[in-house]
Amino acid sequence: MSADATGAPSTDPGLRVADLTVRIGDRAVVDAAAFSAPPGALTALVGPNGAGKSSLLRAVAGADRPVAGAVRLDGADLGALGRRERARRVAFVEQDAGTELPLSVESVVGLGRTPYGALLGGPDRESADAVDAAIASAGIEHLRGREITRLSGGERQRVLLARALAQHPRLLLLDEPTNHLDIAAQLAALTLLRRLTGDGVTVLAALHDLGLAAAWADHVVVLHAGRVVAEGAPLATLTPELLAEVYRVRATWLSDPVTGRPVLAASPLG
Ligand SMILES: Nc1ncnc2c1ncn2[C@@H]1O[C@H](COP(=O)(O)OP(=O)(O)OP(=O)(O)O)[C@@H](O)[C@H]1O
Repeated sequence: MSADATGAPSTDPGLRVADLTVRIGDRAVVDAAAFSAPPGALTALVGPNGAGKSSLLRAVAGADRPVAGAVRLDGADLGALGRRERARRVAFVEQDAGTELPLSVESVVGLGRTPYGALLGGPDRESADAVDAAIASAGIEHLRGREITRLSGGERQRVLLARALAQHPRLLLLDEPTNHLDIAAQLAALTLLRRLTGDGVTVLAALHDLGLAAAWADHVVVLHAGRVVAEGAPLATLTPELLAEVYRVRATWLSDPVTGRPVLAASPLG
């Protein structure tokens, strides 16, 4: 549990992760990670393949149990909450999360209402509205009646995002949300995430594309070999020196001539 100088529990808003350690076998794949994701902001979690991003997200989501550390959301210790209470606050869209069940898209999105008891008493008006709104936000009305197992990777990704939206989380965790998406769908997904942050949702997304991270995120956290090595404003954090050290690339930030957003040019180092 994090505490202030007086020893009182922290009530800081947003996500606060302290000394989080995840072990697989005898290896710490996440090693005493400490960082924050500001409230109502988009935080990009970046780092090379195998850095531990998925492992860290799974631990924050409560899908895996860390061996040490604390995860607080808006001052509440997520580890101390029951499953349902946690699921009302935190939604997680895993990378390539498949489903073997031949459910309709609408039913899959409806699963996002499970923490509100929607399955027990049948769908109530509020849940039905939440499902409709999530389907509209994710732009998947045309898929509504389709079976999830028969969708393409990108279509499925958008359905799983809609399921998370239907959950009405305060914290949205996403593992590579732009994976499988074409360029227009990537931009639509990022625009949607920005809209959610505007509504006060705290978003933490693992992203491989550093250009997208710099252009769209408010905050970045850099993970390298299980350790958080930097965090802060994107361009101030993702410096050419840091990218050389972490990714072994020679990197230069350019400016998009149309949007003014940062664009990364990179080549192998040495
Ligand atoms: N089930 C597992 N058994 C053994 N090792 C694992 C397992 N899952 C992950 N690892 C190891 O843990 C480390 C971190 O993996 P993780 O998937 O968290 O990294 P990542 O940063 O998300 O990688 P990527 O960018 O490639 O998706 C890697 O070295 C990986 O090989």
